[in-house]
Amino acid sequence: MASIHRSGSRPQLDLSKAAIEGNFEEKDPTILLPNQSDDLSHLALDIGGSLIKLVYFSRHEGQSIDDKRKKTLKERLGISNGTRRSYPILGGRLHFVKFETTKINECLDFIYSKQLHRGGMDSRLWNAEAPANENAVIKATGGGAFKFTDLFKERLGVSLDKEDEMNCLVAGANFLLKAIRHEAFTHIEGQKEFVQIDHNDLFPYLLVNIGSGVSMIKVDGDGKFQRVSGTNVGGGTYWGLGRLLTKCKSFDELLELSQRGDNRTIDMLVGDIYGGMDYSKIGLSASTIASSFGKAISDTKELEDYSPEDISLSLLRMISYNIGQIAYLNALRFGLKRIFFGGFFIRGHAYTMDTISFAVHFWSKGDAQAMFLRHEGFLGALGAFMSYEKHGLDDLMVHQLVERFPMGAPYTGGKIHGPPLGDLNEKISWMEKFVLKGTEITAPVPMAPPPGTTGLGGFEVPSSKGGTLRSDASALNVGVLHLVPTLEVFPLLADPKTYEPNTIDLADHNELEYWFTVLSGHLPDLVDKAVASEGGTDDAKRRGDAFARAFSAHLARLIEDPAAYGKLGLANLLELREECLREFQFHDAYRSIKQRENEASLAVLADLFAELDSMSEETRLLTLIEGVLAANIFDWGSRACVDLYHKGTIIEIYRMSRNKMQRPWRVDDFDLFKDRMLGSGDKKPQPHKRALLFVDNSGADVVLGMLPLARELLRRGTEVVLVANSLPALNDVTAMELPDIVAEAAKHCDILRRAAEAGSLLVDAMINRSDSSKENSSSVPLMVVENGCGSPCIDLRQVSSELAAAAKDADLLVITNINLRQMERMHVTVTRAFDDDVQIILEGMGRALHTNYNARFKCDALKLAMVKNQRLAEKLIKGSIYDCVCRYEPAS
Ligand SMILES: Nc1ncnc2c1ncn2[C@@H]1O[C@H](COP(=O)(O)OP(=O)(O)O)[C@@H](O)[C@H]1O
Ligand SMILES: CC(C)(COP(=O)(O)O)[C@@H](O)C(=O)NCCC(=O)O
Ligand SMILES: [Mn+2]
Repeated sequence: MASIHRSGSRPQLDLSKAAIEGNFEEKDPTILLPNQSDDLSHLALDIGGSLIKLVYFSRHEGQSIDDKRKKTLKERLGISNGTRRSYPILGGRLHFVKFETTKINECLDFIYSKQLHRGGMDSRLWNAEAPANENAVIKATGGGAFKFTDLFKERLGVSLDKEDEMNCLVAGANFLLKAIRHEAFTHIEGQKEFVQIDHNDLFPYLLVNIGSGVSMIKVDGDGKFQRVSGTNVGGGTYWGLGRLLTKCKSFDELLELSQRGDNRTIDMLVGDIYGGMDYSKIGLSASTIASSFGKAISDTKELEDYSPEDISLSLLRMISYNIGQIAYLNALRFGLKRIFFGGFFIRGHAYTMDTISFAVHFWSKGDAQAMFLRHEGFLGALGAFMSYEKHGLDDLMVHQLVERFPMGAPYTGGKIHGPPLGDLNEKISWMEKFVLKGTEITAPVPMAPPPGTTGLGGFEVPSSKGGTLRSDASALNVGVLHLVPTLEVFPLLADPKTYEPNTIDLADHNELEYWFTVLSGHLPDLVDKAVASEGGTDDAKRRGDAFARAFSAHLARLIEDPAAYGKLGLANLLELREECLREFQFHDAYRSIKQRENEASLAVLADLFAELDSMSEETRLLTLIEGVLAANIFDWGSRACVDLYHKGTIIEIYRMSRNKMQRPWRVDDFDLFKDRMLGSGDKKPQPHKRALLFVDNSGADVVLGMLPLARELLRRGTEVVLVANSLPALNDVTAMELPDIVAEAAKHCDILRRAAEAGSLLVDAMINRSDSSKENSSSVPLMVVENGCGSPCIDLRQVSSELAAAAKDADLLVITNINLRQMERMHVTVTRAFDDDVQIILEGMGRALHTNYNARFKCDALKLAMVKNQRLAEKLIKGSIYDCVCRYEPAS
């Protein structure tokens, strides 16, 4: 395919190298992110009075394999390219970086070293010596777009295409507020709380961008806005005046000083004027600042007599209050209730935000709300990026964005100094250095107001714990935005809007501490495994070390400021760990363990099948469910289970575990489920048409637990789709690994073999047979699809298009073991609107307990789980470890 028209108004795109994925017509067209095309720049700039902000795009490395199995699968699932509309889909990543404007040369070096000005993201694909594209154009906004035009032309040979700054601020803010789930938050008295903004109820709002100066913009819609005010007292004022008065060398140093300051030595308070009394008649407490810097009128004191700490705090409060007050007045002027504050003056700094919030709340008497944005200073740059016609970013939906927080990339999210990290080795060195300075890793400290104070200035001094500002907090606040156009909301969710993958509330500090202890405890073992998986070489050890440091640093950061990366859930934490492993090129830490367990389990599978086949239908069904529960015990994510491993062979543990499963289970609706499957009396129920089985762990869990259940469903005429991870995570089986496992199992079983053939899983077998064998097959198919994620948890708002397609015809959802492990740790709320005979089976702790346990479905639902965590057992089912849950909820 050479080119495609996206819509009449958009230019033609070169898709020559695009990995084209099919999609189905019901979906809105997703995005076009064209292949390395010379005329498409992937970089946009906002060059402000103080800082240069860069937003740049990098392509995803294609991972998709388009083998025969996939093709057949696509046909079967109705996502073939031929008959349906298809969209070329390219994923990519958005990176956020900033530099000081005075260090524009560093910025130019950065752009050059990454070859961002050539429109290509991967510098390896480009010959750095090749002449730059004469016509290359980069979108840029901010005053520097004008000021530095010639410099960019000279140094990089590119032209800056100037975009209006206000336009960009608004476009950036609107994009973030619509596309990023946890973007906006309130910050009151040290408490950060994310605000879910209803897209249909976003406008109007007041946008206050606190850069060097301050712009206030009334926003009424996309591209509909008016700059209603501004103030020259802004971030530049704080930094500039502060530098003069304190001799600070950096903005952060100045901010850090403020944390140890006491402004009362320099500000004139109401009490100073009123002899220590409140001026209560007009609502001013004695502690209210009557006049910022007012005490400095004293003719007995000079600048040296004031501490830099006090000066900094006084200045910070003066400017923050002033901006808060003007913002409020403008909100009042236009009847706006919501004020979003952006710009790098805020710098994720708790006290600054608290002060602004206080001012807005105080003056508006609680009527207006101050909110802050996680990408605070990048609004303009994002807006400039959005202004490229062809990226289609504005069409992206929340579910197509995944934010990740790489650690080895210090420039990500705003590190201002230092060269870019070119390769893994540099990343590791950087980690080593980072951790040498590790004592500095302390988060901004929430400030608690002293009780009982009233009025503006009601909190006296920041009750700072440490006095050190996180050395580069913003570098870790903003992640890399992964654009994955193929992701979709799982169509079987009844109410995606209220769906929340995480049930464990990590906002509860006890909960957070518990899970952090668990994860830290796991770390040495995980590093050992990871290093062993790479041959235990010195290189692997060094990478393992770097990984451990990176992940620990993330944990340290998050324990201090759990909301640093957006709303934190267990699922995010577990995914972070996997991403961290991948970042240090541990692609599959459990590879050999998985192999060994698969082999051990496959070796006894024939026996198990024989045993099952000798049973009556009813006993068999019970044994199968017991088997799923029993096999779910093989969970490397659970400490209790890891201990068990050392005590027996797979089949021993499996049998023992199954035998121990005396009914009634802790929650036991098996009889109800059985009636739906086998009927009662003479009534023989219709089998389900298609079952989705979410598989979890490798080894016994999938082989001795899920495969036999799949086989039973197939035998009863139900199509079975095994849903597995796209990328490795812990010992989870992946979609790539499953066909081989199935092929091996099929050697022992005709049902599986025919079904696997019908589902094109047995590629080798297919090659040997004539094409007609597929049609002749009398079996319903067994298929494998990937779920789109590489984490032990799954967020059903973001699944692969393959899975979404498979779900369309499914009327039985066996969410099995997506994790026992997960059941320990997360809640997946699966709810769905579907036909009445639809059935959902949820297995695993994550899916069936933490999340879905209380979820209601419009269809039958079976939730299966063994609880492998004492704490969870007590909390959720008032039981104890290894208790089982078989909860069946027929469609209401
Ligand atoms: N590392 C930093 N260096 C300089 N200023 C910073 C830094 N971090 C935060 N700031 C604050 O952010 C302001 C710049 O914010 P920004 O939104 O980038 O504005 P501009 O577009 O004018 O550069 C500075 O005036 C200062 O108050
Ligand atoms: C001139 C500016 C738009 C430049 O943007 P900045 O570099 O500060 O982000 C801004 O500094 C500003 O709005 N200043 C306030 C001018 C006033 O309304 O008083
Ligand atoms: Mn700016």
